Amino acid sequence: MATEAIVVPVIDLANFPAELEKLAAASSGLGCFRVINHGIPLPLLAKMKETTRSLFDIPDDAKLRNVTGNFVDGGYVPPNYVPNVPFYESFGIYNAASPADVHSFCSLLDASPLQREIIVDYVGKLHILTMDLASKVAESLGLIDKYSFNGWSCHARLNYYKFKFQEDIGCIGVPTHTDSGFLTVVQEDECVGGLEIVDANGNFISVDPLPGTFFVNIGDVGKAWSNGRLQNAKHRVICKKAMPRISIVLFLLAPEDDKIEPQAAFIDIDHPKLYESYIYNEYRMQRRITGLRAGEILPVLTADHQAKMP
Ligand SMILES: O=C(O)CCC(=O)C(=O)O
Ligand SMILES: [Fe+2]
Repeated sequence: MATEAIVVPVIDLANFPAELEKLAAASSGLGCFRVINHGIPLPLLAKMKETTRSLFDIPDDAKLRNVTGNFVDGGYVPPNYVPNVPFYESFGIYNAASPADVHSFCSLLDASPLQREIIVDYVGKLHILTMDLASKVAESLGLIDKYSFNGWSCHARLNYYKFKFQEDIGCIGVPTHTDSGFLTVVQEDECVGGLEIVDANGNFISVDPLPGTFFVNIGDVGKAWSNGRLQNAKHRVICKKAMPRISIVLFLLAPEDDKIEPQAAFIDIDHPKLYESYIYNEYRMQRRITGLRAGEILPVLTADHQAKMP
């Protein structure tokens, strides 16, 4: 299927508060943007990519040691975990906000001292960046008091797409989905594109990588928390080149108590409450059980229910 390419809005993190309006437009429109001047040293991005690549060289039984937390998908995802998707393989760091968890990930995979240093440094810096991006998104929507994302859970994924042959081109790497959390920060493969987002007309648009930047997209929690102001971007990955693709992803998920509810600041007479409160982990389970992973089962309130709201 032919897809058009799009230039994703670029947000300059060195130019705040001037960029707030542009950030609001991107997060509420397409539901995604890129960041430049993010402060993460470029050599660290390259080292983390190389480290990720080398982690996938360990034997398959060693990969299975990456099981963390009580979350079913907190750890290693083998090829074909998603039926008919043989290319995607992924490591997970269950609690990327916790240096102890990041260290335990490294220990379980027998990471070398250098690999450990790179992973700990990268995840720590990305976590700070992710929290800052979430605050800026909240601020861009006009929250007068700075909303605090302290204590929100954060999950990291190191993804490897084993694209190899000419016939792989056009095949699905990750099927169409939304991310279930608040927002997602992606270091894309700077050499191999393949990320596609769905626009307002339902068309897939390809996102070309821009080296040295991070791609950010809003997830389902962002949509519900903002009472529909933020747009959860549907996306997928397809094979564009007959060579492996690596991406490194940080997901900011949910508050400490796991309870998601539209913020009072976004509810008024012109903007009735659209979503019921829900428990993130339960929602996540429902996505898995039903296979509906593109925001279809966000607990939308009926018009009748809304009419009864204060
Ligand atoms: O690999 C990518 O660029 C995106 C992966 C993705 O969509 C995800 O892990 O949720
Ligand atoms: Fe995703």
